[in-house]
Amino acid sequence: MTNYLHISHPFTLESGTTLPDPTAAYNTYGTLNAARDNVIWVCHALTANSDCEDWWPGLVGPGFTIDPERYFIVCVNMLGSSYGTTSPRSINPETGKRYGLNFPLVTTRDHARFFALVADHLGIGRIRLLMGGSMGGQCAGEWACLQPDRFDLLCLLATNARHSAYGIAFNETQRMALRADPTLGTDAPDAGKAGLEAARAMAVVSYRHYRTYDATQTQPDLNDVDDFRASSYQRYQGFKLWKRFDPACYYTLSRSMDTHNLGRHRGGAAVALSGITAPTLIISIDTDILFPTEEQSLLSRYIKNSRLEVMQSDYGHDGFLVETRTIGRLLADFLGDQLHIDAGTKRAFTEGLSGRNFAIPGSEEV
Ligand SMILES: CC(=O)SCCNC(=O)CCNC(=O)[C@H](O)C(C)(C)COP(=O)(O)OP(=O)(O)OC[C@H]1O[C@@H](n2cnc3c(N)ncnc32)[C@H](O)[C@@H]1OP(=O)(O)O
Ligand SMILES: N[C@@H](CCO)C(=O)O
Repeated sequence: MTNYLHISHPFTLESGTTLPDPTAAYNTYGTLNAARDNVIWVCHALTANSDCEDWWPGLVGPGFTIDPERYFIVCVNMLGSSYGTTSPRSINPETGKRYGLNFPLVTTRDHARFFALVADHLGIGRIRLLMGGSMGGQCAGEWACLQPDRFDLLCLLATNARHSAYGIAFNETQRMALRADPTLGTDAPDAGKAGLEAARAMAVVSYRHYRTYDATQTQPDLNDVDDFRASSYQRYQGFKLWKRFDPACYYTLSRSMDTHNLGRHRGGAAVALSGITAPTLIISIDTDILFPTEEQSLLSRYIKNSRLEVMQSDYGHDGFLVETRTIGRLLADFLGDQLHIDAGTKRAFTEGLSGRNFAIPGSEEV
């Protein structure tokens, strides 16, 4: 069940803009133990929400590695998102109208500061494990830089120290699609739908890999010249997001992702990362074109007590959401045996354990 925390004082963003009385939507699973040392904090990625048991099945939930029977699991919906935390959908108290596209720029550092504030309000001090993938990993990295002493362990999946020029280019291209829709930000029925659908379809290409499409969307009939399976997949992925996500929130969060830079005002990424003290498990995906392994290698080079694991997956970037068997096993080892992490050892994990079936439909003819 999603809970709502109303913070009755202003929250000032990195830009200097203030959110007068923000609300945080959050979920918790399990029970805080008497020693208060069993907290696992999960940071969600771009379009997910605080119900991490729902969007990370196979990893979070009873019987899985992130098990509410052992841990007190917390996930907070990020500022600007569609799922209950203060966002473009909220009423701006200064105007009495929805913020919409006027919602202020929120940096990944702001998300981390906001999570810290929520943790304080919930009476959570030390956190046993802070974890997140993609944009969630960016927020987790920020929080680990801001409050290194708060965390026993850190797990960063498919993420980076600074959002890349390539990533920003993908995001700007999506925002161009959103802006090209004249209904964006208006009161028209289905305002922003066409733009959001196009933007999500572009994003999905960056979340998958050539092999993902080849395996799942290759046209079964050799003689077709139109109406391709891959085309309807793109359209459907756009529509699927439209059904659950607000275009102004998507616009806001994509700008937010672009701001990510752990080294900003800290003398660069190397200096920022070297301040992280928690033993850190870094998980990379060998087919991730959006957050390629070089980016996780950099994290691992500068975080002192880190271990890099490179997973094989045909799924691409979104493998961090679906390869839960492999991730669960790596994390179980990490949670149970962190004393054996050798700061000088960077292992490559090369066992192929895709959680998905990539059988190619009708692929006997080529
Ligand atoms: C309220 C909520 O929904 S909470 C938020 C849930 N989402 C999140 O948390 C965000 C994180 N999750 C994700 O990004 C995604 O769910 C992922 C990456 C984990 C998996 O993506 P999916 O879209 O589920 O998987 P995949 O890429 O295999 O596509 C499967 C879907 O495409 C459909 N599909 C597959 N091929 C085609 C095709 N050629 N044409 C049309 N549709 C197709 C399937 O029928 C299926 O539809 P369904 O989702 O309605 O069942
Ligand atoms: N598929 C993810 C984005 C990639 O991090 C999401 O929709 O949140």
